[in-house]
Amino acid sequence: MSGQRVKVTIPASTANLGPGFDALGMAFQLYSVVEMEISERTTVELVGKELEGIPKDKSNLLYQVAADLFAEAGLAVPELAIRASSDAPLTRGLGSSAAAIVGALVAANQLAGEPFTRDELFAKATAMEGHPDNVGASMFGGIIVATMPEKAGEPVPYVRFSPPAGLQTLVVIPDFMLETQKARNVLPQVYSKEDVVYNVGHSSLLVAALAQGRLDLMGRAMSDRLHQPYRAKLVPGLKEILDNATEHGAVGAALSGAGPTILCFFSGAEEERQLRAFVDSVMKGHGITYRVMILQPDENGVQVEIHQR
Ligand SMILES: Nc1ncnc2c1ncn2[C@@H]1O[C@H](COP(=O)(O)OP(=O)(O)O)[C@@H](O)[C@H]1O
Ligand SMILES: N[C@@H](CCOP(=O)(O)O)C(=O)O
Repeated sequence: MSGQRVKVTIPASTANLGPGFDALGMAFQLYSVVEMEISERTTVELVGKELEGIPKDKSNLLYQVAADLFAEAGLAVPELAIRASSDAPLTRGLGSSAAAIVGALVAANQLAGEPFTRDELFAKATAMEGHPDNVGASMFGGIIVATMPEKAGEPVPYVRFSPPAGLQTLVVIPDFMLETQKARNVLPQVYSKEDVVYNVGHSSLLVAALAQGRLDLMGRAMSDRLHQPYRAKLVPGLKEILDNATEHGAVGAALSGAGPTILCFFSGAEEERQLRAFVDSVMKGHGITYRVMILQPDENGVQVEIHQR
């Protein structure tokens, strides 16, 4: 262990991209920051509006994840001074919990003398989050295709590739929170063979279309039967946007993660104008206030700065 202050910058992410439930993720140029150093007593400083209400004691997720890493490395768990901020909103489907887990793991690993590789940290993050999509995107940037390992503790199989050039995302963030767990609880335990086959085909087509820059196929490929139809009742406006976005400038649309944020992929200024007007009419029709961000993909994943004291 060393006298270092570590500053980690983590991209937000979107999971699923429609049919790739728990398997596909993409990182965005929208960041949270975790700073960490070993200290005489544990302090958690949370900066900014997005982190209001998050615990500032040892129950904080960042501290818990960091403490877990030291323990798993066979080291005494130190007291930690932690400072965090986030430009990404929490509990909206932009992977804030995944970003926090990745940030805390990478920072603690650095302070612990790097006992774990990046792939081992990815496996730990996946076990903590329960699915590899958001954590993979936050860790490695770009687009991630990944599955859960067959057995706990095994490496997470994944492929990372760059998003198609010129792909832009209109991100519609409603002014209400939706906990991921709540949005997972509305999903069925069992699916029909037709629905499973439908998603295997669409998810496979989507990955191939993204890898080859075939934006023309995305509207068809992003269709999903495993989670969006069930989550639509929790997200006013989702069904209208998914059904009609491609007629209003989008190349494809999806619920971001577990929601309530909705994504519309597009390219071009006229398409952006059309989409903004369409989304506004849908959301106003449901009486939902929201904000819009235009986000570019992040290609770098988590970034570490080390300051020697
Ligand atoms: N920087 C952070 N520090 C501590 N906890 C965080 C931080 N960021 C996110 N979290 C935790 O993650 C929760 C949100 O996770 P979740 O419901 O999965 O939504 P999402 O990941 O879509 O933002 C927050 O309520 C909070 O408990
Ligand atoms: N695959 C997960 C992704 C959850 O993402 P989040 O950003 O909403 O936490 C799911 O769809 O439940």
